[in-house]
Amino acid sequence: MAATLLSQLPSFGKLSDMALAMSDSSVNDLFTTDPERASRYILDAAGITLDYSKHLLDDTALAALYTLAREADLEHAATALLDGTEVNNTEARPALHSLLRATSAPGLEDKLAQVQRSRATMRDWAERLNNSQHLGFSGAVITDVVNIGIGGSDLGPRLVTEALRPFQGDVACHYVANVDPADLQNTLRDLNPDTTLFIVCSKSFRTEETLTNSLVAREWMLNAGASEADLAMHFLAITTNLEAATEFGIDADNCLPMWDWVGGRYSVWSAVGLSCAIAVGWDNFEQFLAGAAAMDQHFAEAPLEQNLPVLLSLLEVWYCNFFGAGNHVVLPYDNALQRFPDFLQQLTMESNGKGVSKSGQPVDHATGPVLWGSAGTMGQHSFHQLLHQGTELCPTDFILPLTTHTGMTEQHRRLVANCLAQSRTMMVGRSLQEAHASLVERGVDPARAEELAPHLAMQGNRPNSVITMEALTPTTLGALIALYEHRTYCSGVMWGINSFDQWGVELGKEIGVQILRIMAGESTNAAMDPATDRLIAAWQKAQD
Ligand SMILES: O=P(O)(O)OC[C@H]1O[C@](O)(CO)[C@@H](O)[C@@H]1O
Repeated sequence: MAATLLSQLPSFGKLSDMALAMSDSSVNDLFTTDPERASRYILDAAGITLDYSKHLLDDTALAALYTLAREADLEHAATALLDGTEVNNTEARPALHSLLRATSAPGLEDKLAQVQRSRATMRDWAERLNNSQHLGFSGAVITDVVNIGIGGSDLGPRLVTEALRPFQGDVACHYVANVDPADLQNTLRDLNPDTTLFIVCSKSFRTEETLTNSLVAREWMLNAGASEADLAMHFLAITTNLEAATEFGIDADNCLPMWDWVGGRYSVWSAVGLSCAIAVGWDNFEQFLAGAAAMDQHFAEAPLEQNLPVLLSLLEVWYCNFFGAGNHVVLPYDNALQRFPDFLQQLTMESNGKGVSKSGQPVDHATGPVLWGSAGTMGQHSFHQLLHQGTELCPTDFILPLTTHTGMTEQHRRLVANCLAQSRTMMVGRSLQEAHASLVERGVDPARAEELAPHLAMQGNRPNSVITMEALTPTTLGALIALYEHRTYCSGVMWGINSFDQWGVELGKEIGVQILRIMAGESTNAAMDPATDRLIAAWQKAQD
């Protein structure tokens, strides 16, 4: 049966009218008419605070958005996700990433027991490595770990390792993802085979990039004098596909499990996170899980109007579906979070980049916007020009830990000031009159000031959230990632799509295999399309 599309929900039309009316209003005026707005438009959960006061929203529009959410049955979404309902209908699976950070799970005891066994093995590896108890083939202590994986088998652990560098122990963790040989080569250049351990991280154990890089890593180890038997000391696998991992040559005892009921992009909490658990130590990894579990509890228990992931999702729907915003920008004002936009790109766009509803019907409304961003203040000297004066509406999330681990509080104050300045500037803008007056004040001739003023004027009203936390710690990082996971799922529910499959990535992989066979001279069916054939010929010519 065809599901009801977002655009068919009773409140959709009313919200379209409201958005039209709101787009003529000014957020500045909303603050004037409601002096309490700055303290009322705040929501906290699990150590994360969202200030949504600078959005093009008033109480009436918000109430209508919550009504729309109820019409889309968002109220029951958290329970369905957390209790193991088959929310991933095309693959007939639940999406139980929350179980990976749970301490109890009524009705899911068997799965939780598997998770707990895996956690114990992870802990064992993390502690042995951090206590210098794991030796390589030459008897030297392992000092470096290389995670070979891509997508969800790379982005999460890489983000956590980088974000929690101040918590890092003695073992250095490195990440190789790209099939470009330069990625592996650059990483191995500085490493010693005697002291390096590889984690081959692949849910499917079929991913071209990961298998190709792992084979080269294996050769690197053998060329350094390790025997086939020695490889057991240097290779671990994280996978659902034990058979393929052992066939590849990884000892069955060195394989940690993954499960088909956890999506790759939601898997950092599982053994996929082993590299970051090693990097930051087991206790910190447990804190990371606890932070996410606190967000899960909030998501499950808070009423819709107090629910942080729900609100973030409704803001996304508001701009995407009622203002036509095709972009969403994430600006972490903390260098440690510079990978966060990359991580969120897979989380949100692989989850919600869909054009059909859960029942296979084409949707007649926008789904997931393009997400991008970078760590502040770099973007200010690059793309912020477009955010301030361009023609695209780019709702923005500023993410701001309020303290620094560097000990350099005065310099950090500058970073914070920049973040607050960007957020405020997006909201207030500068009128034509203000632009003119500021030019004249600077000594510009009034007639010339008249000509220049339109170039300096800024509309303002650029919606943005400011998400703060007291400090970026394992706990707050866990909560922050879980917040965006649940936001992504809630938006998927609102759009009536399945956030947990990714069929769109498969065809490109298949065609890649066909082209590789042609390039290797192995295919009898050599023709693609004229443009691709020409490019293959150009590649061939460059090899001669
Ligand atoms: O962990 P695997 O199976 O190697 O997959 C890596 C990534 O590839 C994808 O399947 C997309 O190609 C992602 O969903 C996944 O995170």
